[in-house]
Amino acid sequence: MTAPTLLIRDLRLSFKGYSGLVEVLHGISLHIDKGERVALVGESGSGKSVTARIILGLLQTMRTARISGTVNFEGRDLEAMSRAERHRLRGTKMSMIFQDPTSSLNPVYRISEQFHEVLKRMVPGIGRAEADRKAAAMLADVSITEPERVLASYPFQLSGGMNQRVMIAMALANEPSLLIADEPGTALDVTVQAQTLKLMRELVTRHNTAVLFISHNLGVVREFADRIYVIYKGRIVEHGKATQLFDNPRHPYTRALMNAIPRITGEGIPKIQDNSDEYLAPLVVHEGCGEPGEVA
Ligand SMILES: Nc1ncnc2c1ncn2[C@@H]1O[C@H](COP(=O)(O)OP(=O)(O)OP(=O)(O)O)[C@@H](O)[C@H]1O
Repeated sequence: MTAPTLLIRDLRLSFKGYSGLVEVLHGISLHIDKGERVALVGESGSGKSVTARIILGLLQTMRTARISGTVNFEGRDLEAMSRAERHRLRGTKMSMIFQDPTSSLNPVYRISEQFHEVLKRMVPGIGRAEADRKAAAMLADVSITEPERVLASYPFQLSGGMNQRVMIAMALANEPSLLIADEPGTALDVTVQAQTLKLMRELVTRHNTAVLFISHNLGVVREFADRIYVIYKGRIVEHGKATQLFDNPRHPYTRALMNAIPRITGEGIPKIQDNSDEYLAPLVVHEGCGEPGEVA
């Protein structure tokens, strides 16, 4: 049996502050199989980004962070890797797309220079001409019709939607086995966001890339994810296939999130009432999915 692309077991995180330790993750478990699209959905502050930063090996070096539990990437324990090894994984076998493409790209470098930096991580000696050829092919892959013009541009010369396509092309340039997408496109208007997600779905399917898709909006992940983990205050509260979760949301917090999916009514986004007693109800696992982190 091949190891899952990502396997997290009992991940706990606290931050050391003036008034002692503040617990942020209370034993998160999840797994993502090769080529699978998995969403982690919860409100702001629930622990989605810190989970992503631990997977990327970015929190391990923070002095105030206390981390326990295991994170295995393609069968290897991240903890057993050196800092240099974890650094090498980022941008090669693991990559990330952020919410706001314009601020994630470096404003003072042309797109071609930024591509060159990314491609050098996989092929250290790659020259500019070869990198430009590869980058142009990647840009064509994300339906950019004038790759040469885009390569010669600075991010501020491109639209938000175009920058997002560039980010996706860059994130997939080294054929990573895991892509972490943190609310991609939230900073864009809804039509561009929908187009971006459709494009991303097509690409990861074609490249068989596993995805951890992070969002606060269940509506956005509906079309994208195969499986969903719902997270509330650092705990997974429901785990199921996307269809199961949408057809039959069983945890009170998932139902509250469902009711908060923005609708075009002109009334804005409904607020989730803070109802911790109810929302801390036991974990719900849908049929055939296993406990979070349990590989079938
Ligand atoms: N460096 C840090 N020091 C102390 N607390 C932190 C730090 N980073 C995050 N936290 C806390 O950890 C909790 C989880 O934060 P996290 O950023 O993962 O939330 P999130 O679910 O990604 O929310 P958002 O959707 O707003 O990004 C929050 O309470 C946050 O304040």
